[in-house]
Amino acid sequence: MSRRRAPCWRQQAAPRRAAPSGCFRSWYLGRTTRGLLSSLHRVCLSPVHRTLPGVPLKTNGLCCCCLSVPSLDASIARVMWTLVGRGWGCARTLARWATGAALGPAPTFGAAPESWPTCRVYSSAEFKEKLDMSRFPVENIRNFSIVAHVDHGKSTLADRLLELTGTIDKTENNKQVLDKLQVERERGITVKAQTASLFYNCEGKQYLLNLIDTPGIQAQTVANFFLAFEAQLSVIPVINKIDLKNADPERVENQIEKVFDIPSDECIKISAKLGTNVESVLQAVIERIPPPKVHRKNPLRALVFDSTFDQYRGVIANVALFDGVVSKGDKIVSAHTQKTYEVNEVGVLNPNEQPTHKLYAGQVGYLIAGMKNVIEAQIGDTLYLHKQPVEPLPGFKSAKPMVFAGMYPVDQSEYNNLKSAIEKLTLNDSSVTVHRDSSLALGAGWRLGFLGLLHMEVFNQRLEQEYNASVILTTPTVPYKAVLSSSKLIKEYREKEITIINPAQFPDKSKVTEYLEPVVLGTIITPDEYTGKIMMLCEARRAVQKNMIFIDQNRVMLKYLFPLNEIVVDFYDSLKSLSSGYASFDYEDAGYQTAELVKMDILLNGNTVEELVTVVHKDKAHSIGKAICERLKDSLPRQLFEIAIQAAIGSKIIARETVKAYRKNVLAKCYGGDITRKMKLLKRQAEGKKKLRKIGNVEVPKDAFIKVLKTRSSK
Ligand SMILES: Nc1nc2c(ncn2[C@@H]2O[C@H](COP(=O)(O)OP(=O)(O)OP(=O)(O)O)[C@@H](O)[C@H]2O)c(=O)[nH]1
Repeated sequence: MSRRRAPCWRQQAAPRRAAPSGCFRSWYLGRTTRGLLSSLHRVCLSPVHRTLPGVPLKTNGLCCCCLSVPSLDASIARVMWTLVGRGWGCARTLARWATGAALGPAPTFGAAPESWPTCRVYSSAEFKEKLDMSRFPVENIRNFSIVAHVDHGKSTLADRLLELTGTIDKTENNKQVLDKLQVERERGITVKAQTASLFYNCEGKQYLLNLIDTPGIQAQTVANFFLAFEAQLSVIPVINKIDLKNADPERVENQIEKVFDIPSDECIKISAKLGTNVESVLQAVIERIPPPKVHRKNPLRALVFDSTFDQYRGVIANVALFDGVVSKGDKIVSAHTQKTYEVNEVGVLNPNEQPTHKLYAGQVGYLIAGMKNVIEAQIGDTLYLHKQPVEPLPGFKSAKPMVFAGMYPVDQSEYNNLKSAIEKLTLNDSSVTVHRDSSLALGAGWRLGFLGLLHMEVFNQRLEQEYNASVILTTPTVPYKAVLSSSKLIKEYREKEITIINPAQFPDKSKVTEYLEPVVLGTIITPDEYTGKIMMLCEARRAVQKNMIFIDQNRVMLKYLFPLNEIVVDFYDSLKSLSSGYASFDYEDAGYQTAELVKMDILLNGNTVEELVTVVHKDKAHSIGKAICERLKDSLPRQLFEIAIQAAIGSKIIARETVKAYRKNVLAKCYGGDITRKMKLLKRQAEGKKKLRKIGNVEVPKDAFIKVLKTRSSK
């Protein structure tokens, strides 16, 4: 029988000592390194630690643990951070104890303990009290979400709310605490909605406030307002950034009254950055939002509204309880798969995972139940107790993808790895749709649907950063439709009207009665001095004006019907630069309209570039084709032979550029006879080639396609 190796941190830990007064329990140290590492996975952005929800990171992306305790043994630091991450003690005490235990009684800390992380210290009594969620009756629970356009300060407001409720300590380091993904921190945008349970004392009552910080990557705030209005949800208008020099909150109040019909005295004016008046937001949440309508005595009904995958603990499902109670050890069933699981852990996100004894109806938290496969935790699924079946909750209306792109592994041997990475990431981001696809040139892959181009870029970046996957992405396209005339095709597709999400499958004009393109109703609010320029921009994008009203003395609201294809790539950027950043843009789905569409191929020395096959409006084919050829010419390195870049519709060439022949002789640099240097240069050149894709005999750098994409809609 093989002997199991003791976990590495145990080998290094000194003989057990009594833990210092009640900050944590020593049985936790009996867990395996694997378990510890799994929690640690979320500790910080250093290559070792990655990110820990809620722990403020220093500017270079390292957590305070890595910065402040350089001399601390890595495995002990792991133990310490697991405990801290779970709210089991304060970093300072734990480190002192852990270091004392492992390295002797006189630890050498790298920085003053005062600069250590902002975790709260819980006494045993406090800790026990925290675990008991029964102290929050339904009438003391409020569920709310922050919805606003990109960069309006949602995450900053969430930081202040976390501070005000004592969820995190107040420090200058608290910047977008709920944005935990690397891509979110790098780009400064929220990509994934995050939940946090806040405990708030008000007039002698203790409230549980469940906050969801939402992404602003979709320009649909106005549409979301009307959805909330129709669903009769309470809306609290908050005007942020009142500290800015040119802020004019009174004018914004009047606009809100005019556009949304909300009385101006209901608006709360705050500065999330400085914390001004933020407490009023909490007050309003308690006063204006009703408690959830739930029943604790009924059998359990829990809605899975989000889930993440942890390599070691399996699926962590975020749940909202509509009925009943759930606790560790319960047997639960998934209404979607009918599989039964035993609950291993329940807890709340505060904002880190914090285990609790139970979760009660009206509460929002997480649940780990041994789900090993990402497919098992469907967002929108209902969980109920074994032998107590319930009517499943209606779940969610799935998000409607606006753009589609093909995704293929750079090397087909990577197919399975990429498949698993996409599955895990889509579990985490259910707004991405996935269909299997294949292409002659690119092999087996998928066609993915995204909410917009930024969403697509972020998904791609997450694949690279979180799963080390390198992919080929094809030109994004919107979902066009075609009404078929050919009875053969109708038989093949089993319907007359088909949706085309892959330009390679665009049916020929001879087989089609008409093509249709998706359209959206766009709302632009702008200072009136930019109106003329904006109207010209809209017309250049084939938009049709529907309405124009003055919402105050110098602000105009324009409504246009846009072909979706014309706004997905860079419309927002153009609008912002035209209006010096003052115009806002928002859109909602408006169905389909007929359009004269053609399929355009891009050829390199006569070979079609699969990534760049695209569907364009007939009137724009020439200008787009020309722009792509020009941009491709700028992005292609010269090669040993001449390269003809052509845009073609069917067999007709509509644009052409030529890249002249050239040889990059890397060895010419080695005028000396040093063979090792020559070998090094050749090796570097070979590595560079891995980033190239071969089309016929032409080598194309992967980033050339990205550069080309950006020209599409601007023409
Ligand atoms: N002056 C000022 N700046 C603010 C205020 N609130 C937020 N900001 C700044 O606005 C920028 C965007 O803030 P975020 O909190 O990331 O905005 P967001 O709405 O969460 O952005 P997305 O997640 O990308 O949708 C940051 O640079 C903040 O520092 C405020 O009250 N005053």
